[in-house]
Formats: sequence, structure tokens, C-alpha cells
Amino acid sequence: MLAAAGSGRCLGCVPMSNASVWPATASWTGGALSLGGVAAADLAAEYGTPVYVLDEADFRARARTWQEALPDGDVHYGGKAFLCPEVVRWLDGLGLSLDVCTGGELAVAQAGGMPPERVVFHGNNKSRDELRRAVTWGVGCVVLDSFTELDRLAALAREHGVRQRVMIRVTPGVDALTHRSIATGGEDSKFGFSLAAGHAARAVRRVREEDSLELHGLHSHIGSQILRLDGFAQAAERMCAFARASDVERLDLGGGLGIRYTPDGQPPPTPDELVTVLRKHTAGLRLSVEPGRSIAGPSTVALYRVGTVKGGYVSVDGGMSDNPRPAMYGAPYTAARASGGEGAARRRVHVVGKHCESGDVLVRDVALPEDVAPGDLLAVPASGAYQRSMASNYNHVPRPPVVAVRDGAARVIVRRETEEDLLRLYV
Ligand SMILES: Cc1ncc(COP(=O)(O)O)c(C=O)c1O
Ligand SMILES: N[C@@H](CCCC[NH3+])C(=O)O
Repeated sequence: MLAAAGSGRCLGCVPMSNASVWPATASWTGGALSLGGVAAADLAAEYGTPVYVLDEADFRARARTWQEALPDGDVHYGGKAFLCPEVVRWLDGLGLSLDVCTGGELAVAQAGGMPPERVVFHGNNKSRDELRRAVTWGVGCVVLDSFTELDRLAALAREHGVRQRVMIRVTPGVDALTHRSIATGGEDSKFGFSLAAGHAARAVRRVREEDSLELHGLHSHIGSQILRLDGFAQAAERMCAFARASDVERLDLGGGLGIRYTPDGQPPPTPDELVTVLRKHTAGLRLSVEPGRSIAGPSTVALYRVGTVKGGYVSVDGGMSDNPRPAMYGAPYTAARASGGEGAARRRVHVVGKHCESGDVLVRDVALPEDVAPGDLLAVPASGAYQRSMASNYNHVPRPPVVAVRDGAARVIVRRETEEDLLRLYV
């Protein structure tokens, strides 16, 4: 465990807000970054690089902001953004519920001791085995995504003598104005039951015919990294009308609120602003939401060590294996030197990874100190969502650890993968 950053001087502390790309406890002294009261340079020396540094206070504060925005509803954290047993324990302590979408995420929820009744199980292709595990563990709710699954779950619940609570995932036919790979509410989608085609209404009827299923509510999720409220409002209006027509009292309107990745990026609406829009249409209904990125994303900074500098290319010791988002979605990021040395003139460079393709760019066209050099530490903020959770072993690169920082102390909550871990997989 690391001790507090030496200087104790906090220059330019960045308050937690939707306008900043740095976590709540980030501070800069002489161009050197500290997080949670621990110097980035010390974190890199102790835990190596690349490393994800998670500001626990920031994560917790964002979770609480959602709870405060919806005091008469339920907040289910979208575990796909980032999950590990320690985070499950934080969520449990805070009183949040947890959305999981695979057997693996279910296993992490169990390992972290989440009460099963606060777990919601999503997914468009849950296997019989996954459903059995959910039913026998006693998950609070399964979100049905197809008629095949409806039959499968009804039979399993009957077999186990359980009346399983379910929600029906509805495709509201809404364009969320986000990258097409992460838009999920449009008519042509692999997710859910179409509202327009009447499949959602048929699913409601079918669930009500099954003694082993209890209709708990309706669900929609229109996509992710959404920065405008129009799509949410449209979905809320349609879902609310459908809920009233179907005599259903609970509505889960999913996650999807975007975050800011770069200082000049569009600031996202706050949870409060989003809930206000949802509430306009859903008065009288019990509402739940499933934020993932907007809690985990801003909490974490990725630290990399510069290995080579060649013209406009600054190569670091990670890349698309620890952050596939730029390559997959053209996602913008920013970077800053974290190891000190303010005031130098700047030049525009690309921060690139160590993988064997040209698309392995972590940050495109960013201004870094002109004298950026091998050995420098670079920090990439807004790295908490869909990075460690989507990391791969491309080129047999082991995945980085996650280190939580808080009140001047650091501790590993996900250990670094090793080459031995990878070699153990092979026969
Ligand atoms: C069903 C469901 N709920 C919640 C989320 C979390 O979304 P976000 O991380 O964008 O808040 C997702 C992912 O987009 C999802 O598919
Ligand atoms: N993986 C996507 C988000 C997926 C949302 C999950 N339903 C991203 O990195 O932006």
C-alpha cells in the first residue's frame, strides 16, 4: 500500500463535475499528477504501467449523485462498464442494485457478496445454464429478451419451484444519436421486443399466462454514450404510454448517459437533468435506471510509460489491448504528462500503443509538452468504463491491474495479469 503524496500541496484541485475530464481528487503540483492523494509517479513505480487508477471517492460520489437524483426509484449500476468483487462490495454498501448480462458478471456479483435480490439479469442470449444459475441463486429480476427465452425461463422456474420476477425488454424504436454500434433502441435491433410490431404487448400477455413468471415491469435501454436528452424523452414517453396501457407499474429506462472524454468535448447532462426529463413522462410509475459509464468512466485514469518518441508518434507501453475504444468507435481521448515538468512549449502528437497495427492509436492529435521523452508518464483520464472490461490479450499482452486510491492510500483491486496466467491457458 502506498502512502500519501509527499508535497501535500494541492495546486488546481479539480472538483467533481461534468465539465472536467479528471476525477474528483486529481491534483497537479509542478505538472505532476496525484490521484486520491497519491502521486501518479509513485503509483507507476509501485504497480508498474500500464495501470488503471480508480479514484474511489469519485466513483462513490457519482453513484450517490444518481441515488439523490432518483430518491423514489432504484439505481442499478451497469456492471458491464467495469466490475470486480471490490466494486460489488462498494455498490452493496451504497445500497445500489446491479445489472449483469452474462454468467461471468453473475459470478463476479456472487463473489462480491451482492444480495441476489438486488441483481437484475440482462442479455439477448442467456443460456439455459446461465438462467438456471440466476433462478437458483434467487436473482431479483430477469429481463426477458425473446420468446425463446421466455419459454426457457418459465420451464426452468417451474422445474425449480420458483416464481421468477421478470421485466420485458422493449425496443421503443428510438434513435439515441450515438455511435451505431452502441445504439440499441432502434427498430432494427437484436435487443428486446419491438413495441411497434406488437411483440412487446404479446410478451406481456405471454408472461401473464405463465404461473412460474411474475411480471415486475418493463425495460428499455436505447444506447450508450448519449449526450442529448431527446432520445431519452422519446423513449420515456413511449414506454410510459405502453406501461399504462399494459397496467404495469414499474419502468426501467436503462443506462446510457454519456461522459466527457476531452476538455473540448460536449458536457453531458447531469443525472438530475436526465431524471427530470424521464419524470415528466413517468409520473406515478416506479422508475429505475442503469447507469454504468457515467459512474465508472470519469473515476479512472490510465497511466502509461512512454517508450519511444518518433516524429509525431509517442509510443506507450499499452494500446488497443487495454483500450479498444478508439479503434472500435473512433472514441476521442486526451492525455497529459503526469510525471512533472510544466511550462514547456507544446506540440501536437499521436499517442500510440505497442500493437502490430496502425489503428492502434490511443489518443489522436493531442498537445503534449514539446520535450516529451521516453520514461515520461502519460495519464489518460475518463478511462474507467468499457476499458478494463473490454481489454484483451491481443499480441499476448497481459491486461493491466486496477488500483483504487483513496485518502492517500492505494490498493490493488484487480491484479495485473501475467504472462504465466496466459501460458496456463495453453495445452
Ligand atoms: C441493458 C443495459 N443497461 C445499462 C447499460 C449501461 O449503459 P451505460 O454504461 O451507457 O450507462 C447498458 C450498456 O449500454 C445496457 O446494455
Ligand atoms: N462498449 C461500448 C459501450 C457498450 C454499452 C453496453 N451496452 C463503449 O465502449 O462505448
